[in-house]
Parts: sequence; structure tokens; C-alpha cells
Amino acid sequence: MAPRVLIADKLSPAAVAIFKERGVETDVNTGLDKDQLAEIIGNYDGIAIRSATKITPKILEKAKNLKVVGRAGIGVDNVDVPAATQKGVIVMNTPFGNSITTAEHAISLMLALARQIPAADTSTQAGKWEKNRFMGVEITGKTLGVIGCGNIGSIAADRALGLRMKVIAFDPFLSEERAVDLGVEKVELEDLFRRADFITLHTPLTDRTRNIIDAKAIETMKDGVRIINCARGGLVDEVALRAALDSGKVAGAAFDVFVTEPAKENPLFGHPNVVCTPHLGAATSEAQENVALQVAEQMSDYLLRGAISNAVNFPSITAEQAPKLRPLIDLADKLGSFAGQLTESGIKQVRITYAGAVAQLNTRALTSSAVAGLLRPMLADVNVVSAPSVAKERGIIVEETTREAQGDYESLITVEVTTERQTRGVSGTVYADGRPRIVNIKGIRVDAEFGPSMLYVANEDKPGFVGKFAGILGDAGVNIATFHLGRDAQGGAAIALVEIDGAVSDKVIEEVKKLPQVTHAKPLHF
Ligand SMILES: NC(=O)C1=CN([C@@H]2O[C@H](COP(=O)(O)OP(=O)(O)OC[C@H]3O[C@@H](n4cnc5c(N)ncnc54)[C@H](O)[C@@H]3O)[C@@H](O)[C@H]2O)C=CC1
Ligand SMILES: O=C(O)C(=O)COP(=O)(O)O
Repeated sequence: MAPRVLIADKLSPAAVAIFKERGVETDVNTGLDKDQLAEIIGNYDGIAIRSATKITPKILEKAKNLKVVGRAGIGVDNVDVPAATQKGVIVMNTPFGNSITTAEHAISLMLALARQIPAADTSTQAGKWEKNRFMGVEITGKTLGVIGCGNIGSIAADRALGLRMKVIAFDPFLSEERAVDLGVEKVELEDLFRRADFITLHTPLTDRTRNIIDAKAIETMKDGVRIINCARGGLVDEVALRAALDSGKVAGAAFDVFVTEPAKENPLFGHPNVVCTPHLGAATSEAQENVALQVAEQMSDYLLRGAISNAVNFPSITAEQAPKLRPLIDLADKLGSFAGQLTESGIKQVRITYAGAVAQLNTRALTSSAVAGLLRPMLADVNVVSAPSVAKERGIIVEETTREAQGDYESLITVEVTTERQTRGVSGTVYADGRPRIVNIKGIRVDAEFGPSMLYVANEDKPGFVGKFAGILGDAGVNIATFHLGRDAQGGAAIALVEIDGAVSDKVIEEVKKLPQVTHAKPLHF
């Protein structure tokens, strides 16, 4: 059945066209309130949004079929990403499609502010001709302080340099080298506040950036500073800014984004030196076409081919890699699951080794899959997306190693789990038939496919075991589908891995355990 996507915010029609072309069903239903969305979200495999629709834990709870949230734009602060991750829902954005447009909006607002264009326009069109009321400031030679010099901040900086401004930037992740390349001076935040004539914000809203401009910060700024916020409401304390505008400390402010949106009322409204736009940063036909096309392509690629790009909660997998990766993801999950089902005490560490061709692929995705398989027997709702963060929360160390091909296998994945009691390793491969095999358990070679219902028995390699073991299963009416034996040395440790039709009762397991040679017996499910 074709996957189905809900377009819940206003997207360029380019998105529908792409989804249609790719064979994804779409419904366009914008402006839903949270209850209406909760009612229908269960019908969709994907939801495409901008900043209006909020993807909350409550919505995710109802989204039984949801696999992907596609944000046609940059900020994903309207999506509860941890909650989506926990549900295994991929959250992807389009990190570049609207950056030029947004930087241009910041520059437009700066110029509008410098020359009071909106107020002058209103006055002129009201027939007032107030030529002496609107005295502007020149921006040439002025210092622009850029807070957050990522994609948008650096484009804004570049445009400001073109306007002959001096640009200083505060961004803890901006390297000196990149600053030199951009032609900006990297400074500390206090310096920026002290020196800037104009300040423009371009950071995401996080716990560290919330109210990055507050009353205290404003006090340290130049008298007559002008502030532009085209990033997110909440970066600036609106009440403190209003007070500073009223006192004249701040000469002007231009805001595109607000603490509460849609902003029907706001502390900044009504001040003569304030310019506001209704979150128009990304609103050009070019940017909207870019982000709509891109989000539709990305979502289709994921829903139809398993390719992941620009996900904020999962590593990327290209469409070319996806078919190669799919059987290996399955293998990693099954090896993890095998280890997890045999683990009876707290896991301290898991080391995943990729040998041979698999080492060249996207091992982060494989590791997530192995960890998901490992944790699933203990935590039913862990998934490939949430596994790394769940492991971290539980203090489990996850290590990944890659190495050259080993032995006979083109690709070999080994999952080694260390608990309080022991370290246990299990290896597997995928043969040309694309089916995952388990080829080594605790150093003992085997060659078994994974079946839905299996029995794992560790025993001493002594005569008489196989007959008695098969006898117990036969007496209980358990049909053996495949039977694999392996041992480390004659008379040493041996393993039996048996695929059975249907389930096996606890009573049968107990009987198997009572066999004198048996050290461990456990039913496994894949
Ligand atoms: N008004 C609008 O319509 C639009 C707003 N935006 C917003 O613009 C913002 C920036 O977007 P991009 O440049 O694409 O993101 P980006 O990720 O490329 O850049 C953000 C920069 O902020 C920096 N940063 C993070 N924490 C910081 C801190 N505590 N202090 C200083 N810098 C810090 C990062 O190092 C990074 O370089 C986002 O919040 C996004 O949501 C984006 C598009 C449209
Ligand atoms: O891309 C972003 O982060 C934006 O803020 C743009 O928001 P919008 O898609 O115009 O609602």
C-alpha cells in the first residue's frame, strides 16, 4: 500500500507534486487544531509541517502509523524531538533551503529600522509628509554584532560586509579559521554587547540561548543600539527590551519572531521604533519552493526506500546505501537481540565490531540497530531511533570498531556484551542470498539462520546429549526445523541452536536444563 502523508501547514504546491510523482498519497489539511490533528494523525505514515503545527507527545501518542515528521524549514522547536525519538519517528528538516531568504529578511529589517521605513510609509500614505520626523542612521562603517554565526548568521554577515559594515560574531562553535574566511571578528558575548551598533540573532532557541538578551545584557550595550531578531521568539526578553526602548537605551528593534505566536499582542507592539513582521523570515517563493521540494523528496525517499537525510534524530543513509544496509541492519538487530535475550544481568558495555565491507557503510545506523535489538528484551518500546539515547540514559557504554575483513566473511558484525558477570560475543554475516546468519557464538563457530522461534542450548561436548535432547522435544511434540551444532574443542564447550516450529513450554526447557551435559538453555524469538 502506498504510504500516506498529511501536509498540515501551508507548503508550496511543489510538495504535493513531488509526493504524487513519487507514489506517496497526500492529504492537504492545514489549520487543524490539536484535537482535530490528534483525531486523524493515526491515518498517516508521514506529516509535513512548517512552524505552525505542534508535534507534541499527545499527538505522537495517537500517531500509531507515523514514521516521519518532515519540517519544511529549519527550526524543529515545534516538534517534541525526544518524544518522537522514543516512538521511533524520524524528524527531518531542510537545513539550507530558506537560509538565504531569512538572512535577507534580517538585513531588510536592519535597513527598515535604520531608516524607519514602515513608520515613514504609514505617515506618508496618510498624507502627512513628515520630512523632518524621520531622521535615520547610516549603516556604512557601523558594527553589526551577529549572535550565532551558522548558516543564516554567516550569510547575514556576508551581506552586511557587502554593505560596508564591520561584523563581529559570537558563536562558541565558530572556529577562528572560519571567522577569518567569513571576514568577521570572533568575539566574546560581552564584547559584542559592548561594541555593536546593531545586533542580529541567529541561534536556535535552547536552554542556553533563551533570554540571551535580557535586562542585564541590555545594560551593557551601547546607548542607541538596534536589535534584530529573525531567529526565535524567546531569545530576547521582550518585557526588558520594551523597557529599554521606552527609556531610549535601545533605539530600535525589529522582530520577526515572538515568544507567543501567532503574536496577537506583544509587549513590543505599539512602540514607534519597533518594526514587526509575522514570522516572514522564510517567506519568499524561492525559499518556499526549495523547502517544499526538499522535504517531499526526503520524506518520499524515507517512506519508499528507507533513505534518511537531514534527520535530527538519526544518522543519514543514502538511497544507494539503503538496499545494501537493509539486510545488515536486520543482522545487527538480530545479533543484538540474540545477545540481549541471553543477558540476564545489567549491561555495562556493548562493543560492536564491523569487519570487511560493512566497515565502509554507515555503521552508526547499524550500531543503533544492534543496540535496539540488545535492549528490546528488557525495554519493549526501544527502537532503532531511540536506542542510542536510551543506552546513554542507562549508562551503557557503546563502542564501535571497524577493521579489515576477517576470515572467510566479506562482512562480519560482532556484538560483544559485557555485563557484571561476563563478556559474551556473537557474530554474524549476510550471505549473497541477503539472509542474516549467525556464525559465531562465544568463540564457537556455527552457521545458522535466525528463525522466529529458536532454542539455544550450551552444553558440554559429551556423547549422548543430542539423542536425549531431540527425544525431549519429540516427546513434547515440538518439531525441529533446523539443528545446528558447534563446539570449541572435542570434549569442550558446545552449542546447539535449534529452530523449532511453534513455541516451547517452560516445562520442556526445564527438562532440557536437567540433562547432565547442559549448562544453559533458553528459548529465543526473532
Ligand atoms: N524567521 C524565520 O522564518 C526563520 C528562522 N530561522 C531560525 O534561525 C535560526 C538559525 O538557523 P541556522 O543558521 O540555519 O542554524 P545553524 O545551526 O546553521 O546556526 C545556528 C548557530 O548558532 C550557534 N549557537 C548555538 N548555541 C549558541 C549560543 N549559546 N550562543 C551563540 N551561538 C550559538 C551554533 O553554533 C550555530 O553556528 C534557527 O533558530 C532557525 O529556527 C530559520 C529559518 C527561518
Ligand atoms: O525554518 C524556520 O526555522 C522558520 O522559522 C520558518 O518558519 P515557517 O516555515 O515560515 O513557519
